[in-house]
Amino acid sequence: MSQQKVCILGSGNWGSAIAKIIGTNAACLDSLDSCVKMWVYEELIDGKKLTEIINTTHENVKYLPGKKLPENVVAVPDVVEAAKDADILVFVVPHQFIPKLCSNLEGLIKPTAVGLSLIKGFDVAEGGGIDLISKIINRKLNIDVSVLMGANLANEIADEKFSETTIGCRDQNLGKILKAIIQTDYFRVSVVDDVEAVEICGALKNIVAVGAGFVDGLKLGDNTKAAIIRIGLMEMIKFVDTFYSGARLSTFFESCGVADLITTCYGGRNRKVSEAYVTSGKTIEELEKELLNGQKLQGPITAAEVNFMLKNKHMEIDFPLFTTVHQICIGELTPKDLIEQMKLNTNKTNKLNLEKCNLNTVQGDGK
Ligand SMILES: NC(=O)C1=CN([C@@H]2O[C@H](COP(=O)(O)OP(=O)(O)OC[C@H]3O[C@@H](n4cnc5c(N)ncnc54)[C@H](O)[C@@H]3O)[C@@H](O)[C@H]2O)C=CC1
Ligand SMILES: O=C(CO)COP(=O)(O)O
Repeated sequence: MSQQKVCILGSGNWGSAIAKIIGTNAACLDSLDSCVKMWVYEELIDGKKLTEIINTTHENVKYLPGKKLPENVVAVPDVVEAAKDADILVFVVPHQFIPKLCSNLEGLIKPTAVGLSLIKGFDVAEGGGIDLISKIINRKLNIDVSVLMGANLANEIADEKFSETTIGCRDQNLGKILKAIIQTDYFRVSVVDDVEAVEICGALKNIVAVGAGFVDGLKLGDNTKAAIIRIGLMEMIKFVDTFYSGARLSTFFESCGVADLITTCYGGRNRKVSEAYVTSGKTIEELEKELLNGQKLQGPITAAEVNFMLKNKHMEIDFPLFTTVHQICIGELTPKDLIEQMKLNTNKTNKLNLEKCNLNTVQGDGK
């Protein structure tokens, strides 16, 4: 059997950390071509092209400084050149860039390729709803798309600290192949077939993390933050139950669910910028530029995308945390209003009765 080629589309903080893992695995696995191409959105660093820096120093000095990438990871500035021969395409760009990326690749990849999306976010859809990123890729490129989401702060994984992740994949054989590409002794993969719920968890937790950051900025303490995390988890479950029937409750207890929610609310960029929003008086856009050095914030845009749908469906009131976070991000409410809104709506959030959810409570086989 010929060796499969993997291409990584994206080279930010997480893109570079996953390139370190995939490159290391590709160098050892007989089933994979050892050369892993990584598409890099080209930019100049001190007058030098980032692709050239990566290919000579084997370090993404801007987005994952201080961590060496394996030498078989090759940075490529042309997206078609990077992707055209690949059998497995790993999508890992900030979610706002996915429509353009897919347009650039339309009709130019192998028809037999499969996708794995690590992207957390949605897009707004015609007709007033939202689109899953995996669905956008699937529609535009006509390939099957699995997802990978989890409690995965990129810097910690690049440091090889023990972490877990969840792959959502409908095909058991493909699930085994994807797991082999991603898993290491310190990065443990669980595969479930509840693909939509895995992806939605990854997107929604970023909204909750913005709320957690506001709580930190207001110095309200750990009990309040735990309350926001709990309410956030309930709204995540309710969202999946309401709009994506057939999902499993057990998925929320995988790494993509409660674990990612916790790590992002304590250690993520969304939390950090939202805390600074409260304490600095600067805008979120200013703080993203000032604090993240080119990395991109996903939470406020995701809150806007979710709000677009909830407003159209006259359901903003049913998701008070998601709605309030969005209203704070766009300046309609202040961070202090977060707690007032939660007090007004505690009945609503307490009313979410898991026994009455349509979610399937049967455990997946979790291979
Ligand atoms: N960083 C992390 O710890 C984790 C991130 N994720 C998710 O992975 C996805 C990618 O995140 P990161 O790799 O961290 O990216 P990042 O937040 O580091 O974003 C910077 C990347 O965006 C690229 N970029 C800038 N402008 C662009 C444009 N116009 N078109 C295309 N690319 C452009 C930059 O070249 C750079 O590669 C996001 O959806 C994020 O939520 C998921 C788990 C962990
Ligand atoms: O998704 C993440 C961790 O799993 C990273 O979250 P942030 O984008 O808030 O840093």
